[in-house]
Amino acid sequence: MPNWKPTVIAIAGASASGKTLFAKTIYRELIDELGEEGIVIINEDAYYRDQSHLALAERENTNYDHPNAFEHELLSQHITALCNNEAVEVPQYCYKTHTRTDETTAISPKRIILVEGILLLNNPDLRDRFDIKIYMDTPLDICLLRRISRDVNERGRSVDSVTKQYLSTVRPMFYQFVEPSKQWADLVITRGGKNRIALDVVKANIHQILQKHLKE
Ligand SMILES: Nc1ncnc2c1ncn2[C@@H]1O[C@H](COP(=O)(O)OP(=O)(O)O)[C@@H](O)[C@H]1O
Ligand SMILES: O=c1ccn([C@@H]2O[C@H](COP(=O)(O)O)[C@@H](O)[C@H]2O)c(=O)[nH]1
Repeated sequence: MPNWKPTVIAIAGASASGKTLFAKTIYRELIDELGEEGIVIINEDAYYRDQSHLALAERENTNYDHPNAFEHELLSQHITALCNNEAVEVPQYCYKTHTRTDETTAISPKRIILVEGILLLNNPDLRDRFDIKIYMDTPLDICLLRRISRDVNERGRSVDSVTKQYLSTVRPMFYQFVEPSKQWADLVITRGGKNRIALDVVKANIHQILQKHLKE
């Protein structure tokens, strides 16, 4: 049993606000120092509910921006298990088929666990699992422009389908669930995933935590 407990850092905010970029930049800049055993990213999207029992046309109508679309109980169980030094099997999700694949990703406990996703701070049980809560406060028009380009290039979508989904669910759910969850954040980050000062503040915090592990 290690003498440290993982530190769990949540990175929340609107779709395409820069959560993934922020998490991946921290990971890339720390991985040489911490090693594979030191840091990992978990994506909330991996915990979208399995929809393999539904026809593709039905899956296309799911509201993916409502909390019920996620199996948050499983994400919460997995974080608890990692904090108890147990390995977990994280589901894999496919945005093109809108369901889980048959594969899972094995994750062992790490000193630093970065969790990123739109609705992490909305759920009180999940909130209790996070040591540091971050909210990416990127203007929604910038998020929309980035989402169109990303979804068309990487998630097999058309501009028309992104537009319809944005107006019917993404935007209303943002105002109902995502933006109000900002109140729970310890750090609110403006200007997205490339905000160098914000990246350095979070990295400095991680270094402080690692120093404590060395002393324990
Ligand atoms: N500051 C930025 N400048 C330019 N492009 C960015 C910036 N932040 C994010 N992007 C791009 O916008 C898209 C969405 O960013 P991403 O980090 O995936 O957002 P999220 O994880 O919040 O959905 C990606 O294609 C990413 O490369
Ligand atoms: O099958 C799906 C699952 C999710 N989405 C959209 O993804 C975003 C959340 O992911 P980000 O990486 O934070 O953008 C969410 O807004 C869903 O609308 C989807 O379109 N299809």
